[in-house]
Amino acid sequence: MAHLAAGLARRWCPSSLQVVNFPVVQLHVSLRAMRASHTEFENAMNQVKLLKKDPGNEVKLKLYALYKQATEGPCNMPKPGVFDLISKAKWDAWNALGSLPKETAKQSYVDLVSSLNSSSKSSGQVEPRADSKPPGYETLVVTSEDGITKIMLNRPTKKNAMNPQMYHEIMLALEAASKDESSITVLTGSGDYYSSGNDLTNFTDIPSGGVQEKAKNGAILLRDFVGCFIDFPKPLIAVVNGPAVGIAVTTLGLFDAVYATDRATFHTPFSHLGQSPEGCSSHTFPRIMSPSKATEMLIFGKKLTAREACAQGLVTEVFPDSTFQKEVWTRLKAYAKLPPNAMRISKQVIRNKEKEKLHAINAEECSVLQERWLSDECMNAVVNFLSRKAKL
Ligand SMILES: CCCCC/C=C/CC(=O)SCCNC(=O)CCNC(=O)[C@H](O)C(C)(C)COP(=O)(O)OP(=O)(O)OC[C@H]1O[C@@H](n2cnc3c(N)ncnc32)[C@H](O)[C@@H]1OP(=O)(O)O
Repeated sequence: MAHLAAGLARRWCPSSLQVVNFPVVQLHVSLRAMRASHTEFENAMNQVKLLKKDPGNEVKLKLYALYKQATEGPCNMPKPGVFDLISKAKWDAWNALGSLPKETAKQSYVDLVSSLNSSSKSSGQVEPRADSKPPGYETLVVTSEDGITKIMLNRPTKKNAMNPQMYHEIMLALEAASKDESSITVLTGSGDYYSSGNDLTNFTDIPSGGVQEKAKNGAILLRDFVGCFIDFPKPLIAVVNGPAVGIAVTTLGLFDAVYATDRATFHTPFSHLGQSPEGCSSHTFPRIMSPSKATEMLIFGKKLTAREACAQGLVTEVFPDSTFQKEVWTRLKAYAKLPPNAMRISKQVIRNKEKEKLHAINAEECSVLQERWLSDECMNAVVNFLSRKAKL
């Protein structure tokens, strides 16, 4: 590998990028805005040349791939031979971005360089005070005991529908769980639902920038939200305590295990809502359950029982509702006693090979949804839902 690293250092970057020295950093590239100006992109390219330390091969490959995607679009090079390791590593990184739009790649590049700059500045950052108060949550109940951090969605009167505050709080809670003393993390719901998915009233508060700005901000939030599940480093378990709808179902494909009560159902009514798949389900569902079964769920909106979802591989195991909580938590407490580093590293071995691809798929799904949210089909479906009780 040493020759690979050296070769990569010599040849990984295109003419406009210079090799510099930085420690390898794990980066979560979250987008603040979908479009970076050409000036921002050029500035970022210049900033790379001024970086003080080598960012490591993984980050350099990511910069290379994003640069090529932003300037040339999808990978257009013939696949190198297996023995040309450097070119193959570069080709793989670029090809993994698929059909990621140039503009998105440009923005991701700018964000990545910005993260490199801020991490190099904050290398001397003071750790938060040990007694600093953990963040308070309004839409969640987060507890940590027996080696398990439990994140419970807590809007039971709204079937745990996810509003913007809940999306942000789940991201905060996952970030905190990734760094706390627990060895596994669990997501579950309070009340009789796991979650009824996206809160459809999210579509009602239109900002001054109009529906286009609303859709753009929603796509950015969704991309960051799903990105947290893709990058989560510890075993992540869903305890599906009741019916699940929409994004609460699609993100299950990014969990490491899914345990459900036999009362649970799994429904993704995207076509009914004029929308399209998210949570990387356009990739994970066909892979988990077969393309035709994925079509029945994601396109035709077929609702699955817990046992059907288990038979199709989306659910790991189903338990009788009467003994569900007792059985599942007994098992999870036993799992949580296993060596945490071995579990975390094993998850990386299993998941890391797909991470870049999943981020590219997430970006593509969000880009399509951003357009879907502006469609009449979606608006009509939301209006129908919100006015359904008025019609009773
Ligand atoms: C940043 C943006 C990211 C966007 C990501 C995109 C994701 C895609 C999706 O998630 S699509 C799925 C969206 N969800 C739905 O379509 C479900 C809508 N809800 C329902 O169909 C029903 O409420 C139900 C089947 C979940 C439950 O029906 P039931 O009759 O048992 O209960 P009520 O309808 O009376 O619900 C109780 C109250 O909860 C409110 N509510 C339930 N779900 C939602 C929701 N998803 N959004 C908003 N509000 C919801 C419901 O309105 C009731 O409120 P009320 O008591 O004030 O009337």
